[in-house]
Amino acid sequence: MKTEPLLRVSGVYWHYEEGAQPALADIHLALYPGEVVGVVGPAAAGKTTLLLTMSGLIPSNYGGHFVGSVESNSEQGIVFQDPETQFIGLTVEEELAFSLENAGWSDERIEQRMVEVLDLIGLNGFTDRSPLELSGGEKQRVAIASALSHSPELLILDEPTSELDPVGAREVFSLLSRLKQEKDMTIVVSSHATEELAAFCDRMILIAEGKIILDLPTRQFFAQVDVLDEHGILVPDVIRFYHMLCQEGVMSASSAGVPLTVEELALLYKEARLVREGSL
Ligand SMILES: Nc1ncnc2c1ncn2[C@@H]1O[C@H](COP(=O)(O)OP(=O)(O)OP(=O)(O)O)[C@@H](O)[C@H]1O
Repeated sequence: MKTEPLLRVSGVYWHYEEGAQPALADIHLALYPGEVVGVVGPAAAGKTTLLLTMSGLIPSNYGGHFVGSVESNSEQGIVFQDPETQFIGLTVEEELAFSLENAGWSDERIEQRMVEVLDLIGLNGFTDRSPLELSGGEKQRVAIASALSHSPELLILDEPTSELDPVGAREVFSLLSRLKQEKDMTIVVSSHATEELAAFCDRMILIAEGKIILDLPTRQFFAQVDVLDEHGILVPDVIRFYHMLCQEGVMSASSAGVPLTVEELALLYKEARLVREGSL
């Protein structure tokens, strides 16, 4: 693939001090610039632990036994599941300015960066609002803005939509899509929202019992329905429906792989109909 990795995790094994068993074992992966990677897994699989390891917070901020190495060539921003635990400022402005002030930025530079970031996340005019009084989706967007204030190359998000209703979740994924398209950011996101991940990610990782089970380009990943079922991962309806249509002989398996969105399935279906009618 492209150039040097932004991050390389090699042979990582991690056992929390208080843990009954290792939370991560034999983890090897590399992240390349511009990749958008989804992480899924059953409860207690090690998703949060993997993201904490990528961000360098494990082992430095936790007690436990660590083996292996994490080499990072990038500035990182991290967003946790519950944005309220991250908020420090009384207003959105204070929230965004806080870390930049600490880093010694001038008022003028902070002002300029704040305008850029608020524009990027679509929250212009929110500077004087309390972050705690925003909707769930808006809170998560402020947390993402905070993480973006230092212009990180790598954005790591741990279940950013798990506390949100479908509208809030869509807001967050559409913001992430903009960051992917307009800023070519490298993004790692853990989530149970497999339908959104299928439409958004270039690559998917399945982790279970602290081990990487699958690490594949998204289309190949979601073709592994049996493995995903075995680990209780929700396979998007569009993919199940596609398999049913193939099994029923309504269409044959596409050489392009499984469709990841309703629009892709509709196109495949239209093609199959034209073939049946002899027009293709
Ligand atoms: N601070 C900690 N101390 C001891 N054990 C921990 C700690 N944090 C997590 N664990 C254990 O490590 C394992 C992996 O936890 P982790 O939170 O990474 O899983 P997860 O896949 O993110 O889970 P979930 O989807 O339920 O949030 C679990 O067995 C968990 O109980």
